[in-house]
Amino acid sequence: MGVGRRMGKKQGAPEPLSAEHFAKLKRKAGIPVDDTPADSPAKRRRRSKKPESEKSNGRPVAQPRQPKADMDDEVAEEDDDFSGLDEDELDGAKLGDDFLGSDDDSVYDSDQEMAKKEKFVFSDDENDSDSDREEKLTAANIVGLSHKLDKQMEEDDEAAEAELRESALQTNIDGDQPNVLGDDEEDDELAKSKSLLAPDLQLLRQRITDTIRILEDFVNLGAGRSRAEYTAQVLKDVCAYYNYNEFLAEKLYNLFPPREAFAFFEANESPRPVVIRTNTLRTHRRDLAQALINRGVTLEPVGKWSKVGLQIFESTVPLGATPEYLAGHYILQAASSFLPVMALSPQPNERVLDMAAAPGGKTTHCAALMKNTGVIIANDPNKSRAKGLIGNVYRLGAQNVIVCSYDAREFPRVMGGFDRVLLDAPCSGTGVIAKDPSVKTNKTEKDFMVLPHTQKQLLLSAIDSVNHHSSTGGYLVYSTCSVTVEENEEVVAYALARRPNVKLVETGLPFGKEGFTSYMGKKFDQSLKLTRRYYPHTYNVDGFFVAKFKKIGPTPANAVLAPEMKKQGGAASNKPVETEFVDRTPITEETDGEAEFADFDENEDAEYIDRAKKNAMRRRGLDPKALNRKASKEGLNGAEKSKTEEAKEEVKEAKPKALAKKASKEGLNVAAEKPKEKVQEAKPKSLNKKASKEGLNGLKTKVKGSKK
Ligand SMILES: C[S@@+](CC[C@H](N)C(=O)[O-])C[C@H]1O[C@@H](n2cnc3c(N)ncnc32)[C@H](O)[C@@H]1O
Repeated sequence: MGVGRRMGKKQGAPEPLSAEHFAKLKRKAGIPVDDTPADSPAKRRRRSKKPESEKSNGRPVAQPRQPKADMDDEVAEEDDDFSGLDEDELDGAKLGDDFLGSDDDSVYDSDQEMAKKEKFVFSDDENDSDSDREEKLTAANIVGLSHKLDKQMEEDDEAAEAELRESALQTNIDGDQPNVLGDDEEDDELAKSKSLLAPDLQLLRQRITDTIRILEDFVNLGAGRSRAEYTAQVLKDVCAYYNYNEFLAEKLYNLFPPREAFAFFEANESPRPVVIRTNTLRTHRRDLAQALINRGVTLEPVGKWSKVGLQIFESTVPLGATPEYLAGHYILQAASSFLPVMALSPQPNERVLDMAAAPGGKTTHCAALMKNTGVIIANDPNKSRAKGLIGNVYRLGAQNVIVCSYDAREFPRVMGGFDRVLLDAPCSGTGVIAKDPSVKTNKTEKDFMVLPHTQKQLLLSAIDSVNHHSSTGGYLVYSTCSVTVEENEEVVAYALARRPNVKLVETGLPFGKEGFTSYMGKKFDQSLKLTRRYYPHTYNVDGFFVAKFKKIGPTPANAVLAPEMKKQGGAASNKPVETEFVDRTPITEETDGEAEFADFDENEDAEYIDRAKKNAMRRRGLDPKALNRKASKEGLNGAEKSKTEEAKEEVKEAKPKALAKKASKEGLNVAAEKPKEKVQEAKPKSLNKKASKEGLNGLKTKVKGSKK
């Protein structure tokens, strides 16, 4: 299987692998090396061009996909984390961990220096002392890598020839005045008949590059035409050449300067590297690498920025069906999916909510970072995707995960008070066009209105689900695999405006471009610079966006609208709006022993229950104080007051049909209406029982970890 051919370029900040690098490896292994300078700038330039053989009539063609079994998970997602986040790995980071030292300045010429380098192989998760094993590992992998180098050189030669052919076709060489808009006097009929002909893609591509050159040096090359004319021309050509609809082509083009936009469109034509995340709940990366190398897989650590990722160059076996895969030692996951979890940095023993979790790449990554302690509520409303989530949770041995299936806009009414919340939001997928080219044609203006609306609602719910009192956390990460501003900066800016009790903080990610603070005349808060953008053409990863928030105070009551109020237009309605702050943080007291869960201390909890009920009333637009007044007028004592409120709640809950109607009008999950504060109030184990009774899928995996 040839997964490797397109995988030469490493992901993230580290430099691409070079032929020089492989030559060093060959020398190290005692394999003869052709002494031709390995990676001259000219060669590198050629390599960046696609070989002619990859094109059909000049149009870029999709590269061979990995086998079906692999794809199931890859579509699945991504997640992983900087092992930098757990303590062991932080230690490891001091050593550097790239297998075979892929950084460009590595020197392999002398044995002495090689010995130094070898020490660092997979040193992140293993003892450094085992250098013999590393030696073997290196030698085994080298065969595959040198094979890859030979192939790459062949491709280079092909590319060089293709480049020569292409340059022979070029007419507008530097210095010439490109004529891309045609003649003013061109006969209308002629223009029409031309437009009916199948486009010559080679010429189309040439015209795109020419137009970009003009736009970059408009003063000198504009030839008296307007910028708008050239922009319209290049967009038309991009649509024809890459097959985008006009709306999306323009939206994506506007994100970048013209030349960078071209690089982005180009990068979307080739798949990103195949990457697997080591499941540290079951194995170590070095052991996994050794096992896969023994099966004929050529691989390398994904980059210094991750301690758990392995980039696959070639494999003779389907990666989605190896014994290691089936035993849950790894998950196929795009490298960019590691980033949100790295930013979230969940800690052992925390309470974490993954709001849109299926198929679980990020959930299981969180579980690994938390070393299977604490609890992760992994939610996804899509039942069939949730099944995939359960499968991955089970396969990877994540034992601290409870799976549930709500529309996440129901949170925190379902459950709140989390130390950390991850919202990996449903999005348009403009960052993963290489994986799903249908995005090019099936996304319309409507999508970019509906999706951001949902994302904004989800983000507010996510914020309200965080416990700002958390002693270890109080963080929320919002991410999408889209690059549009509507789904990213605009959503974040909306949340900052609606929730003054959150602020953006550093993501802690080792690479990524700053988020926009202005775009097409719109200005965003300067703190948006703290968000991070990822593009296929800059880091060879899927397009991604990551924002990290810290919750610094309780959510203002007037910011949380009861469904009734939402329907009536929210704060704009005539209903009185409360101004006091509501601490919606439910009880998060941890208890260690089983017995304590069983002993439910009524008195201790009465106060909290009462508070939760009052908050519930506020969320429904009712004033709990009015009830207090009424109760005291009637001479009721506190306990009776509670009963009064409880009775009212019960009356409400006794109207399932009315509720169901209301919920479906609001697009809510009917089942989600039920548990509400009761689940919120429950302690972890009773919560588990209750949740499963009420339709939550309480999953405690039983597989014993096979960690060595
Ligand atoms: C990008 S995917 C999540 C990938 C996942 N985080 C992972 O790493 O494996 C987005 C998910 O959002 C879910 N989703 C869509 N609408 C939702 C909603 N209203 N509430 C919660 N999740 C939703 C989709 O079913 C989909 O599984």
